[in-house]
Amino acid sequence: MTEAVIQARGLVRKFGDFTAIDGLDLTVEPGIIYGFLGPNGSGKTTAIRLLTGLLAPTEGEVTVLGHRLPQAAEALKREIGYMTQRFSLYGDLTVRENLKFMARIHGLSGSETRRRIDELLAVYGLDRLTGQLAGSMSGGQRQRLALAAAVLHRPRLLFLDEPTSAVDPENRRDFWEQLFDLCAAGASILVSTHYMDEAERCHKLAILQSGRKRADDAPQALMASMGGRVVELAGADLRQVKQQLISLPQVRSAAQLGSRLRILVDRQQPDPVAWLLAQPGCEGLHDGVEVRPSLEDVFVMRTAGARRQ
Ligand SMILES: Nc1ncnc2c1ncn2[C@@H]1O[C@H](COP(=O)(O)OP(=O)(O)OP(=O)(O)O)[C@@H](O)[C@H]1O
Repeated sequence: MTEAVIQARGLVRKFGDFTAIDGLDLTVEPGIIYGFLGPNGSGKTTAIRLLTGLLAPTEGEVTVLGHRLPQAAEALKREIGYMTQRFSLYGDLTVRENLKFMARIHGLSGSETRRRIDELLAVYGLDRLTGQLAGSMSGGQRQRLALAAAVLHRPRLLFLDEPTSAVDPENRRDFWEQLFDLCAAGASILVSTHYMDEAERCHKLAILQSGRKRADDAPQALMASMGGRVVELAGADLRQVKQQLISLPQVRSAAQLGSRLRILVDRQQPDPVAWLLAQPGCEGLHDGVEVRPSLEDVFVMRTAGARRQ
């Protein structure tokens, strides 16, 4: 088997009495986009900081690109790219100056710097903005500049912490195309997100909640093995019906979508539509169909129904 680019066992990180990462095991194979999917505060940033060697674990073992952390953190830094959650470039430097600065940090020669920067400006659509101050760019432009800076030294492994939180859907789509280009060129990528549609694009992902990994697999496999069934029904008084349904132990969640209710039921129900229609208060429901689970349904199931919306 090809050697994993990230291997973590029993990773724990405490801040005082608070456990931000609680026994994380992780294996990321090379050449894939691996996602961390989790709500605010679930530990995505802390996990990334542990895996980049910026933070030492309280317990556990981590090896990234063959480097044992935290001992070999300095050597690892040269081989990875890291795009932090907040824009971390200089707002009062121009696009080109920011990239030159990064090139100097990575020790590129003068001619290499010029060649690489011109290449990146073209790839990331920044060639008309070279003289613009980074602080005056739009969210999408900043994000492209941050990605260009993160890949300037051609890292084998790229960490991206919620990279698309400040960009519109079109820019997000383009950004993901760029990630797949990087992946096709041989890079491995770990990306954190709280967007379900983004998580679904990953080759593999881990669902994080309260510092714990609740599941990890390919999105399709997670959906196929979800352990629940999803039903949509139409009807009147949906707010009231929903309240009744979520009080049933067999119902994991119910959420309204326009004039329909989407209900997540335990897998044990052989005919979930008939079962739902037989529940008190549900007589007026109609047009019930069982539908394909989404990643959001998987998320609700795996996080122990903690979010009964
Ligand atoms: N330096 C720190 N000191 C104390 N607590 C911290 C520290 N860093 C993180 N935490 C706590 O650890 C938990 C996980 O935070 P983290 O930033 O890793 O979550 P996240 O999933 O990245 O959230 P978000 O999506 O909001 O960025 C939070 O409760 C946070 O308050």
